Amino acid sequence: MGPSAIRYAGLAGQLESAGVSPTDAGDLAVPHHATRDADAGPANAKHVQEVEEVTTSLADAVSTALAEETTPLALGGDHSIAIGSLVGSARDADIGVIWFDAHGDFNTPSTSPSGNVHGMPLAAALGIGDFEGAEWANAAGLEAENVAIVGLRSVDGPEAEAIRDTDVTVYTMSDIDERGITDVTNDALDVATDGTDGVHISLDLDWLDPREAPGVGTPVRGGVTYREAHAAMELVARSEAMRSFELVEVNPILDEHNETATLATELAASAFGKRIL
Ligand SMILES: NC(=[NH2+])NCCC[C@H](N)C(=O)O
Ligand SMILES: [Mn+2]
Ligand SMILES: [Mn+2]
Repeated sequence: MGPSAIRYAGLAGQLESAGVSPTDAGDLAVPHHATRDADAGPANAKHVQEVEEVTTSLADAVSTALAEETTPLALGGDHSIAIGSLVGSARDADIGVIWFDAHGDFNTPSTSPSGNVHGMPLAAALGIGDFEGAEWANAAGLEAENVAIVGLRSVDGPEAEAIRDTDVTVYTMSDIDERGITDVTNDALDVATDGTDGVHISLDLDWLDPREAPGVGTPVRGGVTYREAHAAMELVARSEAMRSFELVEVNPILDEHNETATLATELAASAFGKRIL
């Protein structure tokens, strides 16, 4: 329902106001979860076969869009779709990633407290732990040193250890408090563009404070403000380094008057170059 809510909130019009002529490629087929046991497949990774199917079709769609010299914008859905976005974006290029999120999404089935794959996509794409050699999930050539997480404020114990064991750069909410969103985002862009052909921007709406983005499944207090979020997206646009983009975790059932979906459309416009003047 997330993509419907985001379309209904006026994504196409917002992108047009950013000077983009969007083409809606429609929805990918998602296998119905009720047809299989949620626990089927590898231990502690719910619906992982369905995630694998969606990953493969999304990766193909993303790499096709790039081959046609367009910029793919994927709508979730939960953050597990990032595996497909990353695999597709990395297929014919060396990419960097900026992960705007309250969470690290660096769990693996062995460390996850929930079994929810939306808490695992970054580890999956990097081939960490259980995901080592999981070809369907690994983004070819993606290097941890080109990955930056921005806005982290909720991380599980073993997940924190796994992040520390890699060369991923993390900017927590404390870093944003101390240095400001502009500095932090510019540094994250440096990390993600260093030696790469372009950057995948993954925007989890729970990055924002739940007062501004209530329609998410795993809200965490103390997130970025509306203005900080726009400032970061405007810097992304100005860098001209964005290769692919995604909006995830909008859940209209938990939303208030579709405001989180509306916010998602506005932030997309900023990322695609909309300016105030
Ligand atoms: N994309 C997200 N909202 N991820 C939330 C992850 C929450 C928690 N760390 C877990 O692994 O279950
Ligand atoms: Mn996330
Ligand atoms: Mn999150």
